[in-house]
Amino acid sequence: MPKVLVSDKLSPTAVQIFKDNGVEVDYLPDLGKDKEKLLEVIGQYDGLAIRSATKVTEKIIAAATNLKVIGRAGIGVDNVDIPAATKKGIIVMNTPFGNSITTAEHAIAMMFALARQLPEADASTRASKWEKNRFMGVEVTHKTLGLIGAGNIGSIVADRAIGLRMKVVAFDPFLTPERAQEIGVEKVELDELLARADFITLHTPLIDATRNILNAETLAKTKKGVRIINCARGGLIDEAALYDALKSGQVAGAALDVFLVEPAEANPLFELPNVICTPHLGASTTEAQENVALQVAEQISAYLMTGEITNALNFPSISAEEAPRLTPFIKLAEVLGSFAGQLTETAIKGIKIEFEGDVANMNTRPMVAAALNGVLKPMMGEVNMVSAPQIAKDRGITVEVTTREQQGAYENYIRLTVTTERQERAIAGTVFANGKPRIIQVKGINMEAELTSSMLYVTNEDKPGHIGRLGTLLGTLGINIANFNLGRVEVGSDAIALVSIDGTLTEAQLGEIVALEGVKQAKALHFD
Ligand SMILES: NC(=O)c1ccc[n+]([C@@H]2O[C@H](COP(=O)([O-])OP(=O)(O)OC[C@H]3O[C@@H](n4cnc5c(N)ncnc54)[C@H](O)[C@@H]3O)[C@@H](O)[C@H]2O)c1
Ligand SMILES: O=C(O)[C@H](O)COP(=O)(O)O
Repeated sequence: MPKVLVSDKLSPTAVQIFKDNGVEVDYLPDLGKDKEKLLEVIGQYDGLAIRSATKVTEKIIAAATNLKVIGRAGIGVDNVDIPAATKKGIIVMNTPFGNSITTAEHAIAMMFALARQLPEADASTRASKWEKNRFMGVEVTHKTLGLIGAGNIGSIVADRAIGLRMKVVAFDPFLTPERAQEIGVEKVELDELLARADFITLHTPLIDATRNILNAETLAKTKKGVRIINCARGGLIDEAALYDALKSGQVAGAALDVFLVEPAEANPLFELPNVICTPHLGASTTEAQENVALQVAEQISAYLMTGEITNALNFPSISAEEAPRLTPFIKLAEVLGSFAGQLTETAIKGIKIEFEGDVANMNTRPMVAAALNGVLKPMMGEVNMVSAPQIAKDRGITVEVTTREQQGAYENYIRLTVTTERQERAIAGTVFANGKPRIIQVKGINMEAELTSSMLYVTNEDKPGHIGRLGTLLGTLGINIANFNLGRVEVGSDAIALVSIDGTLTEAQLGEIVALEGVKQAKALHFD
């Protein structure tokens, strides 16, 4: 039974779902904050469910010897070292929509709190000061809201702000004009947003391009008296520059749910009266926490129990419906890759994968990942479907994928070509109705070979007597032939034999085969 650790506070729904799905679960909501303890226990688990408190560092991943999946009950995954997880073949998934409405609502609440200085007015009233003249606010109606990031949350914020009769301008390099129109915002460049916005709200991930997107230089370009809301990530604003801008009045107020260092316990911004703070509460509503807990537990369970992949950030999704249909083709792609990988002895420059017929209309990305895994595994060992595409990229291997309609006799056809410095080797296959992969072409030579776990691949000159000599030698070596497949392009050209054998060949036995008259190459192949 797979075992999952929940190391941050999650709704009890998650624990129940794991149990209902046949997954053993340890719910230790404070463990994520204790790095040493996490390091000690992580090796026991197949799955890890987290929020933002658990930091899944490279060190934790290195210690996670059994870990297959990390599920983030929420959106931001900047607390997970995804490249390290990918290299280790660990799927990282999140729940991209479960808390979007809640977070957008928090941003709107923060905007109103800023516009009317609600926290300060509340504190003053409780202190019996009744400072009616001190708290002069501003209306939001007809004001301009600048959205930095118009994805899931940004577009909900836009919708609510439009409902409040605000004008919304958005800076988001990936926002298409059609989508901007659909969500009712005006797409602008950052400088224009800075110059026009009365309120600015941030809704981007924390990545290199967005780190400190509001800094001394950009803050100086804002309207004097702008109000800033950040319910995304702390690192998006240079906090020292914001402090100065709040002091000088360039920025009239800032409402911050997120901070560079969290938990934020001693931040200089806390001294300023025109700053409103909440402790990373953006996603904290009953509804959002139910949503994300339920989703993450279902997603992790599905992956561990059936291989279904949803909302993975480092692997293409495979739905429950397509999983059974894709599985034999994923297997075929891996086998073709493995075949080519086992025959390849020099550095690979490129891998081409062609999909033809019905298979071309399926979700080809997992098949590509499987093919790359197949090619790379014989050379590297420590590789899997998740890490293979990244490893290929890191090694400068070009990957070309093409799809086309059926052209030959086979309804489904995948051809994989590996180009090395010395040669190009293509292997093609299909899946028959029984779901079993078949090799149908090797180096342009047609055949129809069923794959077995142990095979002998021989290239030879097409001359009489070869089959007899090979059969006799295998018999002498005590190697039983289960299946013998032959092919050649034309009379007298090179021929190949793909022989299924019982047991495995030793190096010495292989040497005797290579030494046979007419043999050009002989290789023992193994398939899982
Ligand atoms: N405070 C909280 O509790 C809380 C809750 C949920 C999400 N979040 C954070 O909110 C952020 C947004 O979440 P989302 O679900 O809307 O994500 P999303 O992926 O749907 O949207 C992000 C948007 O940012 C845009 N973007 C990327 N690079 C950009 C750049 N350089 N400049 C401007 N825009 C850029 C993307 O095109 C995308 O449209 C994430 O950082 C997430 O972690 C915080
Ligand atoms: O990215 C998110 O989903 C939010 O930052 C929520 O974080 P939390 O789950 O720690 O509240």
